[in-house]
Amino acid sequence: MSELFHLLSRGGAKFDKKRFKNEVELFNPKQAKSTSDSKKKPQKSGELPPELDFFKYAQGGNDAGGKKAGKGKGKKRAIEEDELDEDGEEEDGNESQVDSQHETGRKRKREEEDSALPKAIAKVPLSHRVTTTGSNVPESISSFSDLSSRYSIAPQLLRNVEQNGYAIPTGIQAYGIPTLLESRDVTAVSPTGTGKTLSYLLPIFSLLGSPSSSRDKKSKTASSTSSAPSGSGIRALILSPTQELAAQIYNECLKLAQGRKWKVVLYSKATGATLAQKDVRDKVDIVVSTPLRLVAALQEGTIELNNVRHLILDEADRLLEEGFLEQTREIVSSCTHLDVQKAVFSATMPAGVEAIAKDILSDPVRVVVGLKDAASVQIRQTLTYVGTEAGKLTTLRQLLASAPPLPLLVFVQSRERAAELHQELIYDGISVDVLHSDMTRKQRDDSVRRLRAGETWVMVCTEVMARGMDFGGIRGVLNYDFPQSVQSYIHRIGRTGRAGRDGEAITYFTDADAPYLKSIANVLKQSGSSVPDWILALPKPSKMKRRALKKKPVERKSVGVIAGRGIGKGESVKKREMKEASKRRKLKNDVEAGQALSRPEADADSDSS
Ligand SMILES: Nc1ncnc2c1ncn2[C@@H]1O[C@H](COP(=O)(O)OP(=O)(O)OP(=O)(O)O)[C@@H](O)[C@H]1O
Repeated sequence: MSELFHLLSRGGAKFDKKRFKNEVELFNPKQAKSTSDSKKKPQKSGELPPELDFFKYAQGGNDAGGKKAGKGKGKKRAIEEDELDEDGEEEDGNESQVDSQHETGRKRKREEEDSALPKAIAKVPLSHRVTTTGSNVPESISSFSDLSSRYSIAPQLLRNVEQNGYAIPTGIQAYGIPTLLESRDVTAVSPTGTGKTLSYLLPIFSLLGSPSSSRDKKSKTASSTSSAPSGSGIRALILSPTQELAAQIYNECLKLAQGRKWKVVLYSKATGATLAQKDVRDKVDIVVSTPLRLVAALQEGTIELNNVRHLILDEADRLLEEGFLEQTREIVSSCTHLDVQKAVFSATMPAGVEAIAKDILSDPVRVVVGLKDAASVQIRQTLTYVGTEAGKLTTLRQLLASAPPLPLLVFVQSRERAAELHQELIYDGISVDVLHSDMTRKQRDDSVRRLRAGETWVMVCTEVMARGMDFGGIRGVLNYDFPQSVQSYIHRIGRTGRAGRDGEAITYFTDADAPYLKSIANVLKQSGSSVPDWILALPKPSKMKRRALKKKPVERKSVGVIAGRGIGKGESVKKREMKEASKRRKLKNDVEAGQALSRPEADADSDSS
């Protein structure tokens, strides 16, 4: 085992902070730097990393260009809709079509489109372009200070933005902030880690004007002339699919709330009980919540949303998907104020879900950064064939023993598998953490806290961690279990490569995953990562098959052999592992020869772990 493996081991030496200086620095945003940054121009603290500077790219280096891009009123480049179907996939219409032909056609189409664009914009990489659609799209901003001249934004709010180290708005911020400030409904799609949270929080704080607690009774009853709406009760609501993400958004709110007595509440069992008192909830400015708890409170009559003026659905495509849709609808229909502004934000927005969102929104402006449903270009993505279930564990052990991108998030498809893999790695002596929804709230919060503090180097987790979570320092994501949809893949790997930093994403696949491989391979190809030709030549899974996978994931055998091996690694286990390794080598050879994947499910039983 390598030295690094020992460093990862509980019983091993303490972390050599000098040696892992770069990794340690990643947890300190002020000093953070990309791994491949060493040769780049040094970046001033708080400066927008060049990779995030979509706005500058969109301007082609000058304001006029930016305005052209921003003022494309009602203009719509068809590329992203035409190329991606509902599941975020390239739509080729003819499943038997040879992919290279399709690619040539697509390339030609892009070239034609590029030649029709203004010169400055034509140079902008697709991944960095901002496309706006809708009537009277507000002009974009090029700096946060534009906001004070144009929208008389409170100086304290801008100071808070600055103090958070945000110097230049990202693409989604440049277009999203003015649009929301002009009280428009918005559909915003921007890659993972590009600052969508600030895009909606800043306008909310500005439009709310002043905290409820600082307004006297008179102004509550009289019709206010300021931009701050009057009335009593919660004035802004942010919905998120997980408690972890809600807590993170709440913390971002607190950063912007500094210096004033804003009342922001993270809705939970405890705060819900306090808010059951009307005089308390009447003083609340902003609530951040998951849908389930809020719906329960609505049904119990312990909360009302009739004074909500700003409603944000973060990770909107998840909130408008089966499982959440009914609850989200109930919440949306409880926000009965005539002037309620609504906005949906996500890194992915399949067409079907966007249609649902459109029904909720009124005359929305649509802002898309890069290509819709694409992975962040900051992430180096690879696909690794591991043959069988047992092959995954061996490959992971090899990875941990060589040069893993640390800290590493390891995604599995179920709570049981998360617990199993966690145990396997503990058994191996790895210092590893875990997070899944079977854990208590305290256990989950502790896991998140340890990861944020840089105490965790490997974390096994489920989909709970896939969306929105921002841990600045995550260098790698491993899809130990193949994701169930393109959206899941994009969000999972988006936990790395954030705010302009580089990241690495590795995805294991077995024969059982082969039918779905092509969908994910397309995402890799689209964002510039290389994919072996034989994968690109695979047939595309039918829509029916993809939907079935979303509902019911590939069945997998248990993660490891701990249950059968007791404390020590017995001879029988060693023999079995050797047999499995030899089987895997044979399968790998078959795959390379293009054989095994033509009979994808035939070997499902060979997972003998
Ligand atoms: N203007 C800016 N300049 C520099 N960093 C920024 C800026 N805006 C946001 N960030 C940082 O970028 C990181 C990602 O932001 P955020 O979590 O809002 O991304 P996101 O687009 O919502 O991602 P996801 O799709 O995963 O939810 C955060 O650490 C945030 O502090």
